[in-house]
Amino acid sequence: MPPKSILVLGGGLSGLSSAFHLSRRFPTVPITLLEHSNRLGGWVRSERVKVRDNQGHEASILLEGGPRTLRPNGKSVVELVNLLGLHESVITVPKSAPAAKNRFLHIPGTNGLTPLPNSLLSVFTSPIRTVLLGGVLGEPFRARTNWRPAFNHYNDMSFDDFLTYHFGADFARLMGSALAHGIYAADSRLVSVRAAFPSLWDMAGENGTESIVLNTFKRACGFGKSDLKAVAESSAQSYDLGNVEAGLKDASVFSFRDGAEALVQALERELERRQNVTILKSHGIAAISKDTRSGDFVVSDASDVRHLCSHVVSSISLPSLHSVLEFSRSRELNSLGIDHINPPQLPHLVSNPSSSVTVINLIFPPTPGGAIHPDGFGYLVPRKENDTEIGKVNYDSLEDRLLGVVFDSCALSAQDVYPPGTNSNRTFTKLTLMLKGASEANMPSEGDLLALLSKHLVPRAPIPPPVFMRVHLSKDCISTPSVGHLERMAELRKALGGTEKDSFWGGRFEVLGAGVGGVSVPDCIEQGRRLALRWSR
Ligand SMILES: C=Cc1c2[nH]c(c1C)Cc1[nH]c(c(CCC(=O)O)c1C)Cc1[nH]c(c(C)c1CCC(=O)O)Cc1[nH]c(c(C)c1C=C)C2
Repeated sequence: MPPKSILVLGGGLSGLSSAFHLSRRFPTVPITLLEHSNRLGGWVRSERVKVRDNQGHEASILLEGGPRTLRPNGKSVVELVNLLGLHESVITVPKSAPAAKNRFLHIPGTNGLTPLPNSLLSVFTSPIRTVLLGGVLGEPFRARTNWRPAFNHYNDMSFDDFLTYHFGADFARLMGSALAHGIYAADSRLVSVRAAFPSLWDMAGENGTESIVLNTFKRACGFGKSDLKAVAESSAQSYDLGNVEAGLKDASVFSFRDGAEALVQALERELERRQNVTILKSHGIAAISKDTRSGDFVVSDASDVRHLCSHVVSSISLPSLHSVLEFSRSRELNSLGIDHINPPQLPHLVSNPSSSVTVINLIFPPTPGGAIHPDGFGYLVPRKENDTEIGKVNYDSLEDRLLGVVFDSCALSAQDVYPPGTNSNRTFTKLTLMLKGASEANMPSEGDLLALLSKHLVPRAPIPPPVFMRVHLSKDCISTPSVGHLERMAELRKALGGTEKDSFWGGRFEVLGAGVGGVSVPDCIEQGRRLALRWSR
C-alpha cells in the first residue's frame, strides 16, 4: 500500500535522509519529521571559533564534535552532495597527502608513537613487523585445531576472536582493538565481525574459518567467488552522482569548508523548501498506538499532540524506541478511546551496548619550535596487554581512557580562515582527543591532557598551553553491533513485516538508523535512500 502520510521519528542523518529521499519519491504525500532536540543532525556538530594568541595571531578555526571526514566510495553521500549542490564547498584530502598516508599507534606501556606501515617495504622496517609479518605469513599454516573461537548459533564471532584465530592474539590486540576504537569507540571483543567488517568475513568463507590470505590470493588469480565487487558496481549505477564523483577521484577523504554539518544544513534547507515536508524540532515522542478504524498509526509527542499517519520511519535509537513502546504499552486504553490499540514490544531493541565518548577539541598557538605532532591522520590507542575488563571504562586513569587523537589541522586546515597575508608557518594546530566514557564528574584537566600529549607526541619543544579547549560529552553516541547483530536485525525486520491482518506493524513501520544498518555516515544516508526505493515499489 503506498503511503498516504509519513511520520519520520528523529532528525539525525538517517531521519533526514529518509525524509529527503521519501519526499523525492512521494512529492505529494505529507511528511512530518519529529526531532526531540532543538537542532538537527544528531552527533554531527561543527562549530567555528575565533582564536587569538598572546603574539596577536588570529584565526577562525572550524571544530568538529562528531564525524569529520567522508569517503568518496560512500556513494549515498556523494549523491547527496550532487543533489544538494554542495560541490562548491567540498574540500578534499588527496590520497598522496600525509593525512591520508601516515597513521600511528600509541602502544600502551611505551613512549611516543609507532608509525603504521604504508607500503609493503615499510612492513619490513616497522617496529611491529614481527606481529604483522608473523600474523599474515602464518595465517594459512596456523594450527587451527589448537583453538577455535566459541561458535554460537549466530555463526558469528567477535572481531577480536576472528583476528586472533586468523592472525594471532598480538595482531588482534594491536591492530583489531585500535580499529574498533577508531570506528566504534568500543572493545573489539564485543564487536561482531560479520556486522562490522562484512568483507573481511566474506574473505574467510561461510564460517569465517578459511584462510583469508589464500582466498585473497585465489581471487587475485581469478579463482573463487568475487561477487562483492559486482554487487557494489551494479548498485552504484543507480546513484545520481553528477560530476561530483569524478572530482573526488584523487581524494582519500573529503569534507566541507564549514564542516560536516554543512550536509545537515543543506538537507534542512532543502526539506524546508519542499511543500510536502514539515520539520518539528523540540518534539520528543512519547507514545505510539494505532487507530483501529482507519488503521493509521497515532504518535503522541511530549506535549500530547497526536500525529496520525499511514507510515512511520523510526530513526531514533533502538533503546529509545524500546522505552517509547514500553510506555505506550503501559497506558490505559481508556485514556486513548476504545478505537485504539497499543503496540506489541519489538524484539532486540536493547540487545546491543553503546559507547559514550568524551570529545576534546584543542587549539594550540603557532609554535616557533616546530610542529607539535608529526604529519599524519593521527593515532589510535590499542587495548593494553592483560586487560580483562571487557568494555569497562577506567575513569581513574586518563591514559587508559584515551582511544585516539586526530590531527585535524593536517587533514582539514582548509576549513580554517586566517587574515590575508598570514605566514603559512604561523598557523594554529587543532587536535581532537577521544576518551572512553562521558561523565561530568570525570573531566580531565588541561594540565593532565598536556602531560599525556607530551608523553605520546614527544615534541621537540614543550607543548604550549592551548588557546582554546572544548569538551563534548557524547553519551551513548555509537551503538556497538555485538555478536549476532545481523541475525537479530533480521528477526526485528520479520516482526515489523507481515500483513495488516496478522501484525500491528503491517510492513508500514520501518526501523532504521546507526543502531540497525551501520554507524557510518554513508550507511545512515543509504538506509533512508533504500527505504524510499522499497516503499515506492
Ligand atoms: C565521536 C567519535 C567517533 C568515533 N567513531 C565515529 C565517531 C563519530 C564514527 C566513525 N569513525 C570512523 C568510521 C568509519 C567510517 C569511514 O571512515 O569509513 C566511523 C563510522 C573512522 C574514523 N575514526 C576517526 C576519524 C577521524 C575517522 C574518519 C571518519 C570520521 O571523521 O568520523 C577518529 C576516531 N573516531 C573515534 C575515535 C575514538 C577516534 C580516534 C582517533 C570514535
